[in-house]
Amino acid sequence: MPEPGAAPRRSPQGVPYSDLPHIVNADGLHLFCRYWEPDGPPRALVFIAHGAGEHCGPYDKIAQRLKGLSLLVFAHDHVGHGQSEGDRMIIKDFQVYIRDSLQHIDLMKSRYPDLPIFIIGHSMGGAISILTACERSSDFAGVVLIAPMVQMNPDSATPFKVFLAKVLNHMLPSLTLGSIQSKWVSRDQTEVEAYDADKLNFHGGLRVSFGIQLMGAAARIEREIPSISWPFLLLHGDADKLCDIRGSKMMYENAPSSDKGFKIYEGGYHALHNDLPEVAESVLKEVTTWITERLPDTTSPQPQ
Ligand SMILES: O=C(c1ccc2nc(C3CCCCC3)oc2c1)N1CC(N2CCN(c3ncccn3)CC2)C1
Repeated sequence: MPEPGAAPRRSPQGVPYSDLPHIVNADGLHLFCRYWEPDGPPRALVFIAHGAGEHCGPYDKIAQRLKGLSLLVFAHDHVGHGQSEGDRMIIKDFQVYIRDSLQHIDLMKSRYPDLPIFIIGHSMGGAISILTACERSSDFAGVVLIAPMVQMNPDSATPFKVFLAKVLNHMLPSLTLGSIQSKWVSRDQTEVEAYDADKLNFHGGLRVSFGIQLMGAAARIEREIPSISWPFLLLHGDADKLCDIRGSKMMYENAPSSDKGFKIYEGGYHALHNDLPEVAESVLKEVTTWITERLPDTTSPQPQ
């Protein structure tokens, strides 16, 4: 409880957290949460992990579709993102994202102990999803990965650039690398303009220290892949310029899971779920079908 008379903690946008759905993480930071709760009893829990520089709001379309199938969807803005506390796009250790995700997942599992739980992750959120599932390898009924960051793009993260980034991280950790060119992330101009106009997104450059954390996460994932046994579905565009599809191919070929799927979208850009309408709709259908096929009871509503 806050000290008597203390000023209320407010979101970066100035809204008191007492007025917002939130959790408080292990470092005492308030994380803004979203929940999409079905009218009737939920059939499963679905946690959505968003990517770097964005927030969980743009996953409303996916969440609404899943809610319509009686699934309870939940998400939060990661530390330093959106309406959560924390310096923008700065993380002391990538493990904080995984720890906070497990905290939120455990909270929801305590409320719905008998429901299966799925994770959906995009880009860096895909890396968070993979490492979260690896920490609880028997807890998840399935993991859906939309253009996950499995490997840093070998063209942008050459050995020399990785070495340079590590040197710079000691000398100038706040130095910013390039920023994300949203026009290369989606072919849908409406989505690009919405992303660029969304003040909850971080539009600054990506710090060297953050890039080092991303590289560290990618290295952890590469070590974990040979022991991945949980069910997963990979969706990746072969024109993705941010997270190379070769990472997804490597995961699909090397993970020993007996239940794994991989759909390649020819010409697809990075944010497949917000790419051209026909691609976004296909992603919605693939995700909802894959999850409902893995629910214990198939007599309830099926995706259209
Ligand atoms: O999580 C990421 C992400 C992952 C890996 C990255 N590597 C870099 C580079 C950047 C240059 C220096 C070296 C590292 O940036 C990354 C971002 N995300 C989530 C993705 N965003 C992109 C923008 N989005 C968007 N854009 C247009 C239309 C709709 N959404 C939302 C998703 C990117």
